[in-house]
Amino acid sequence: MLTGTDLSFRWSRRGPWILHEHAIEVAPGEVVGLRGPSGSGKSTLAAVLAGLQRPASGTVLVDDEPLASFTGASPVQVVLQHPDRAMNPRWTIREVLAEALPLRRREALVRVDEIVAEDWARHGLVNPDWLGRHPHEISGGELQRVNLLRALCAEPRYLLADEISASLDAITQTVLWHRIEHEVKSRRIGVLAVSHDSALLEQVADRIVDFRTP
Ligand SMILES: Nc1ncnc2c1ncn2[C@@H]1O[C@H](COP(=O)(O)OP(=O)(O)OP(=O)(O)O)[C@@H](O)[C@H]1O
Repeated sequence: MLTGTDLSFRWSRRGPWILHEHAIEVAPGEVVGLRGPSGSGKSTLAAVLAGLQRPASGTVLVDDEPLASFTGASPVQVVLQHPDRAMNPRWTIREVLAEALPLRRREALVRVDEIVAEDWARHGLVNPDWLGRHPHEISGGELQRVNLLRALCAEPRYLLADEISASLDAITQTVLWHRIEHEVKSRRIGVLAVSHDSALLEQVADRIVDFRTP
């Protein structure tokens, strides 16, 4: 179980509290929808749960262990709304993906092509032609899918998907969520799907939590 308890957070010492004693749980093999208005603090909660931001108080446990106690790739991977901010602009897409795999660099570079060819290209989610390009040489929606693949390459126990399909057309959105559902069923990863799109969350989530503003 991914468990956030009594989480309080503000971006600056005098700023407003974005999280105040917030709690959230995501079980393995479960998709939880996190819904709330724009600017309410959903992405902030995801960033705290992923360990990207430290809460002023509260704890994040991953299967009963403190998140901070994990070494190597984090068991909680987050796919951000603005994927361009999360990638080294000098790396090719192949290098970005290879870096996430728990393999040596040379093997990882080969494995990336296999994963894309065997699976992601077949579903039309990632095109092998993108692998030699840099992040700014593919579209925002394409980058979003690359970023999802990168997060899954790290073999997370929990995936925090922050508005990951907002920039995609309806068909690609459906294919992408089928892909996530496959990961949930086959690897029992737990997913927190963050969105203000209630209709989408009702389709993809097992249960929906409304973000509570402090
Ligand atoms: N890096 C930052 N520094 C200061 N304030 C921030 C930062 N990031 C977000 N905020 C503020 O924190 C609040 C919550 O933002 P957050 O991005 O968590 O909302 P959200 O619910 O995810 O919104 P959206 O649905 O529009 O993405 C907002 O008022 C936002 O302006």
